[in-house]
Amino acid sequence: MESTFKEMRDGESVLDLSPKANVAGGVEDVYGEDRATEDQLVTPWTISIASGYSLLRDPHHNKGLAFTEKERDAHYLRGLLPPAVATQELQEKKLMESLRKYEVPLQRYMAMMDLQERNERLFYKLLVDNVEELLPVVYTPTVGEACQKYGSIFRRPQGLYISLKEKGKILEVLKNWPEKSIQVIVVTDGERILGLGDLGCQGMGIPVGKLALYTALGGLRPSSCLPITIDVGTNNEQLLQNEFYIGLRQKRATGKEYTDLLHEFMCAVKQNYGEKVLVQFEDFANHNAFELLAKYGTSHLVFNDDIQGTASVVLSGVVAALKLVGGTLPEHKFLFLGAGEAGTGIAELIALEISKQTKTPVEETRKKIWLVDSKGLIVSSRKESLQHFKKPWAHEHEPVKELIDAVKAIKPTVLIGSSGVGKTFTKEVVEAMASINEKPIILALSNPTSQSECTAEEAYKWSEGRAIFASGSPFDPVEYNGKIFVPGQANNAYIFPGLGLGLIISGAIRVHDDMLLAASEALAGQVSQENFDKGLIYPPFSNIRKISAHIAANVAAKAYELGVATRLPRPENLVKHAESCMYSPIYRNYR
Ligand SMILES: O=C([O-])CC(=O)C(=O)O
Ligand SMILES: [Mg+2]
Repeated sequence: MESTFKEMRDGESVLDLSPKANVAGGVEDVYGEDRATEDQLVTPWTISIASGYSLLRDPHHNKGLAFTEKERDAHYLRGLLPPAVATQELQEKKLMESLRKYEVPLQRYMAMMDLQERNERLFYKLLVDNVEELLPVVYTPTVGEACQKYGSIFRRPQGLYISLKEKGKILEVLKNWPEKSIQVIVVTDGERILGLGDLGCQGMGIPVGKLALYTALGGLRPSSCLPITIDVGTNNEQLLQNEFYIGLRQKRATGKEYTDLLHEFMCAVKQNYGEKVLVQFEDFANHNAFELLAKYGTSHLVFNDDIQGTASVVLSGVVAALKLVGGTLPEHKFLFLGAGEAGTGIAELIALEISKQTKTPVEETRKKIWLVDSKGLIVSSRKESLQHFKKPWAHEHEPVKELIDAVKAIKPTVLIGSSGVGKTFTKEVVEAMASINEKPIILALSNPTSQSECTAEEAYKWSEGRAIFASGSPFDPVEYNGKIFVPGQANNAYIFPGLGLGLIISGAIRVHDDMLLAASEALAGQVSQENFDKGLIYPPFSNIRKISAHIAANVAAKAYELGVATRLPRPENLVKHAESCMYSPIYRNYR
């Protein structure tokens, strides 16, 4: 299995399955094409699929009314379907029409999850073709509400649950998962779901949603993606009291009990899937997120989306914004509200980029960047009492308590909200930014929409239409003074699918900061003049597969340059190569 390219392409190219493989009753391996072993790659016709009733209930192969007359004959489907034969396009049209009839976003989410469970290719076809419309349904912001209500809407498990009960048996648990050739794991412990706090085991919606995007936006095969929730309990009293809660009913395990379980998990992952499986940490609380990344960053292929993915997407937006605002990155001054994973992650990547541009040590370039946390501006007199990840940002300054006073004192050109607390960019704060800057860059990153630091409308109105605004959760275009303003979405969804694809196609064994810079650069390079003309600092999500291919190519190129790529030889044209590796959700024909 020396080449993912081969694995993925052959996986995709097993379009026709041999007649002898069609076993009535479907007792044989129905997932063969995605589990392709070296043997199967040479002789793909040995793969079998389910048939008849089982085939209709197998989401990986079911096509519903799109089964042709010939397929209905060959696969024992006669009578199990009504007479009409539909195309995938017609099915898509019907589903989009019915989805649009739901007025409640959560109903749309549930309809999409049902589709994923019923007909996987149709689910991804819908998502790929209608990405701008459906991203807010299967992902932020609706996924946040889904996690809050996960116990009540729970129908079928969609990933692996590893709780304290599985301690000592995690390797066995991994082996229970039906798919064997896993390339990406997104794992959460549910302690900080978006800006919604501790949702315990119900955080599962996040890995499921992120991995749906890995496939739809980044082209990874669905069968190579594994969502995992680690359940060590929850400190959310409401959930503990809720009769429908699906997780362990206990307070969070901490200390050695926690680190031992995570260590067992990380070792089991490597043992079961090898060193090239990508583990994306998602929505862990600050104290664990930094530690896990530091601990496993040198032994595993790991990446923290909230620290690193968010950093990469925000750096890209800021670099793109310079075209609208003027000046170079080192000439700008940054103020953050929020000094957790996202805030310090972004700050560090910006400092690193400035350091590279100016050939100045990062210790110096950090001084252009100021952070405010719940206690006020982070300054040197607070250093002793600060958590370690905040210490590099404790610069010389007198104490300042309120954000508005920090804005007035620091006079930033860029204001970034990453605290998870909504409505903190008040009228006063935005007005202060607008009085200091001709075109203030204002990024309200906290998710979901309820936690956004301000709305797009507020940012444009309070800055008299001068703000360059983007937010973590999507906002509709805003009309102000007869002009239409289109806000961008500064969400790590732009980065992680392409970054993951780049790591996989190069066979990278480590994630390096330079890859985040490479991803960021690729994304900024995809913003067109037409986008800039609308005030956008991100390209539209409708082009996301092309964007992901460019990100993947830049990341893979960096992996080869750094000597951490194991898939040799390096393909000549990495963009084309990335595109050719992408999963297509178009139905396959069954012989
Ligand atoms: O999921 C999102 O939309 C972005 C993200 O990682 C977070 O807010 O934690
Ligand atoms: Mg996250």
